[in-house]
Amino acid sequence: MDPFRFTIQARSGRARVGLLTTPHGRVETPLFMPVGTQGSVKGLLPKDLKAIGSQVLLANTYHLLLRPGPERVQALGGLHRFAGWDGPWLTDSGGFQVMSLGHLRRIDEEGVVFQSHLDGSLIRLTPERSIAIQEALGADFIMAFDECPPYPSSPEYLKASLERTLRWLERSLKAKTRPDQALFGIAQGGTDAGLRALSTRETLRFDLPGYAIGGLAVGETKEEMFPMVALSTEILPEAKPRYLMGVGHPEDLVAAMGLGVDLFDSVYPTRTGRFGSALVPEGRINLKNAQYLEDKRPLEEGCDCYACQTFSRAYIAHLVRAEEMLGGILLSLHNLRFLHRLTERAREAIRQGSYGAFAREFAERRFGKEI
Ligand SMILES: CNc1nc2c(CCNCc3ccccc3)c3nc(N)[nH]c(=O)c3cc2[nH]1
Repeated sequence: MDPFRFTIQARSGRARVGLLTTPHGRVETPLFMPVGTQGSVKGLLPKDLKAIGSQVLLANTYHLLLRPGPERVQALGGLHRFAGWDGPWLTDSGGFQVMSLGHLRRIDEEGVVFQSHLDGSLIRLTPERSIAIQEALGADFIMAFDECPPYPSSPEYLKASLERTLRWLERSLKAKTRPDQALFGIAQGGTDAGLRALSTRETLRFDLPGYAIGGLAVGETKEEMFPMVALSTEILPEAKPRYLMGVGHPEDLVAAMGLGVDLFDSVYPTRTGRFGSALVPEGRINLKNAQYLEDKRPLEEGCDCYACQTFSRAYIAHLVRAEEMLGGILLSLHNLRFLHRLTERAREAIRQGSYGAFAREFAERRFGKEI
């Protein structure tokens, strides 16, 4: 039986609820995946991630290659045992981090050469090596080695890059040996509709268990990004999961779920939490702001997370000002719970056939009035 079955349970417009089976349990989509770059979601215990509804965690080939090294993780039982998370893991293929960490030295047909951000040593990543690393790490979902072109890029560069990414996809697939891992292809093409369609169609020529929409959320405007998401989900097959990479603002999740996206990841909720901000239905509140020092209310009325059930905004504002670790920990916990509750409510609305009303209510609270 297929270890990665995906079945659609309900639809509402283009939004859908899916059930995704993995060797480490079944998960319900749409879902948000917390990012654990170095094998840990910063400041949060796996048991607390489970308690707030996290289903799939993300780790990164680039970072784990540099430290502690894939051989060590494999010798210690693979990511699930090593990092104490027995639910599904997804690893990104490392290309994006090389571009975004700005240590890229060269990119050619073979792969990329970059400088380690830890000790400056030169490291080569190729499709074959990326797959070998992801196999050693042992994630359930692994990503093809791709190039995420910088924004903006010329149509000429976008075209040459997406064609190379397709050749790298073929090499990634050929290098794969483990049947218990699902390889996702990543479509590129930037914000050029013709190239986006071309890349998505060519990626589909490979029969894969899921497809990622790459090359977006790299600085383009929402007005440029969302037509590409809509175009992608029109082309991508209904029966396979769609993963929009790097998208994590609440309003963007609501819009993209409405366009039929199933999987999301972003450092936003945990990073903005560490920087002192809480996600709330109206948007975001920054607890560094003095107005919260006497505010007895929870971060968000009605939130069931430990931070909202136990502490006031005043206390968390104090922790943030005092630079106490607990401040960032509580805000990260709340922000992830906020996104998991958002996707839980979205799945419920889809089951009720009322996703449109859900999205409108969300937008009314988010954009209807100032905080
Ligand atoms: C933020 N915007 C954005 N992120 C993108 C990513 C990374 C997704 N996040 C994975 C991650 C895993 C662990 C730790 C940190 C991040 C991409 N990854 C690949 N492979 N290809 C993309 O086109 C691509 C495009 C993106 N845009």
